[in-house]
Amino acid sequence: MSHHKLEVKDLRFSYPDNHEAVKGMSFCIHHGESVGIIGANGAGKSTLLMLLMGVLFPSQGEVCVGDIHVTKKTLPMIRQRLGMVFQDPDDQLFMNTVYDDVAFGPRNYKLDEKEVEKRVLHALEVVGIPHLKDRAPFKLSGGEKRAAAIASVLSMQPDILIMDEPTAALDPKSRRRVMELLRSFSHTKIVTSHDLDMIYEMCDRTIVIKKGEIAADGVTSEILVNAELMDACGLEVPLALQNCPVCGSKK
Ligand SMILES: Nc1ncnc2c1ncn2[C@@H]1O[C@H](COP(=O)(O)OP(=O)(O)OP(=O)(O)O)[C@@H](O)[C@H]1O
Repeated sequence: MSHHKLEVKDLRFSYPDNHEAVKGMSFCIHHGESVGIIGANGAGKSTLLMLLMGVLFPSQGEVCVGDIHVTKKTLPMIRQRLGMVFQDPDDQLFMNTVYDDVAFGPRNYKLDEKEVEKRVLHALEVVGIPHLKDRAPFKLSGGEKRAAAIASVLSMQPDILIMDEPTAALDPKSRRRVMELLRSFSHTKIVTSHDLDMIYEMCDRTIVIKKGEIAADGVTSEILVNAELMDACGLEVPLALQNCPVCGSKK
């Protein structure tokens, strides 16, 4: 399904103060892949996600979703294919009820109200919060807010789901729930996180970023146990994989 492919070619981006946060990244993500993007603080992960989503535009290079080049003009089309769950659910939820938040995207695309209702109820069911549909989003717990934010993206039925730190600030039970939920999404997933145990469980492929460049791109289980690589990129082999009798990692 080449129209679901996400391709990044020699991507570069500098902030207005001339700080170059992305320095020539290239990769291609195919339909159905689940890809983790990891790196130390300030490595350039959030900047990369904003370039993928067309929140920022590159100084050089390009992002293509299928055959469509991400530009200001193609953004409405791109936003129908790419859904992003922001790090802070409060950036995503702004209506008076959970229902209206989840309905916001489909209504924005002028779908008829019957279709909107169908999508909203389905998305709420998938994330396990149909009982919260009439509640005010700002009164929900952190885990409930995250579920509502994910539902607000799922109701757009994106081909590619992009998530910035989806498990940040969640208690173990909510974290587990969010992970199960994301695992059930069978389309392409791109996740940035410092939660490397989650990356290990959820992502088959991992791209490591170091100071705006790709330091490694490969099979997650091989990348995360590479103590030398992880150390050079300001990261650590996840505890669960240290001294692993199977892979032999010795950190
Ligand atoms: N608005 C901005 N203006 C100038 N520099 C910025 C701006 N936003 C981010 N940067 C810089 O760009 C680099 C990449 O930042 P980015 O937020 O993409 O990193 P990150 O990998 O997401 O970090 P973290 O894990 O801490 O969220 C950093 O050096 C950061 O200081």
